Amino acid sequence: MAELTKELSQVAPQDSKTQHPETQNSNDVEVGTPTVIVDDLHIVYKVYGSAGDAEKGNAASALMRILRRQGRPQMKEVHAVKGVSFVAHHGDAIGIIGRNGSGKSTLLRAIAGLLPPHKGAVYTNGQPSLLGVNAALMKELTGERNIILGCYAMGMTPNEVREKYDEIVDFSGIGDFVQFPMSTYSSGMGARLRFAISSAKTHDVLLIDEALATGDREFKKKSQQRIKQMRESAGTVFLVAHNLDVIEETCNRVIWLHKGKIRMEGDPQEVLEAYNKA
Ligand SMILES: Nc1ncnc2c1ncn2[C@@H]1O[C@H](COP(=O)(O)OP(=O)(O)OP(=O)(O)O)[C@@H](O)[C@H]1O
Repeated sequence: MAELTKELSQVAPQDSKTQHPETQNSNDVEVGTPTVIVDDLHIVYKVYGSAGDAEKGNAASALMRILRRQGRPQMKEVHAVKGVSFVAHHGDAIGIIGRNGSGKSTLLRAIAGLLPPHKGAVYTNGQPSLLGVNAALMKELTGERNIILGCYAMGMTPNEVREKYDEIVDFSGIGDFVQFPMSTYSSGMGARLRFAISSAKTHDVLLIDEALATGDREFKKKSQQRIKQMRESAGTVFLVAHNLDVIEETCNRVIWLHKGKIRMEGDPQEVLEAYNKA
């Protein structure tokens, strides 16, 4: 904890709970500087469900609840992340593994600042960007329009977009489809374009959720190569993937989540070996 407090003072002097300060460009930050500090983080979802088995959601029971002025149906809490703490450094590529429902995506979204902590805090040095397979681009627009939109959304200038445009199209491998609406793309093509757009910028903290799962073998190889480059030139990369080979080849550290808690953390080979035996 003393070590955590010391590192905190280097990252975020503010008191408030979740900090995502606009700080210096990641290129100015030295490798090894703390970029993300997760301190005793708890995330709780509130889920509104039906009041009981006898009142399973149908129109009649909903109407009865309104007539009886029962208001909202019963609320349930899902404690998805339970007291997670770790420090990530500039230059780290951290793989997050765990069974379905262990809290991987929740942790990533909390680091991105999309979920408020129930308890604890996330401190980041730089702007975290979440690259998910469902990242919001507009399906009815062409690939070309989406590239421009996506780049602007990441804060790039018109000049930077012009400079990067051809590279993004080449990297995605979608060819002439760039002129067609994204609704005509296969899921793999869409994922490739999203990855190409998101990785065109140097990110302070890049969060990738299963983004590599949908591409074909050749694209996976290319994207792993690019993550390695981003690790060198950018800040910190977090990668959630069920494909353990991708984690082993890409990451220098692995966090194993189990039922919302860290079960093990450290060298990829050691953690993956223990995970495979469990
Ligand atoms: N929006 C939500 N509302 C309520 N509960 C949620 C929500 N999202 C996730 N959960 C619950 O939180 C827990 C952790 O889910 P999460 O998606 O973070 O796990 P995961 O490890 O990413 O799973 P997977 O490998 O299946 O993607 C699960 O119990 C899940 O049911």
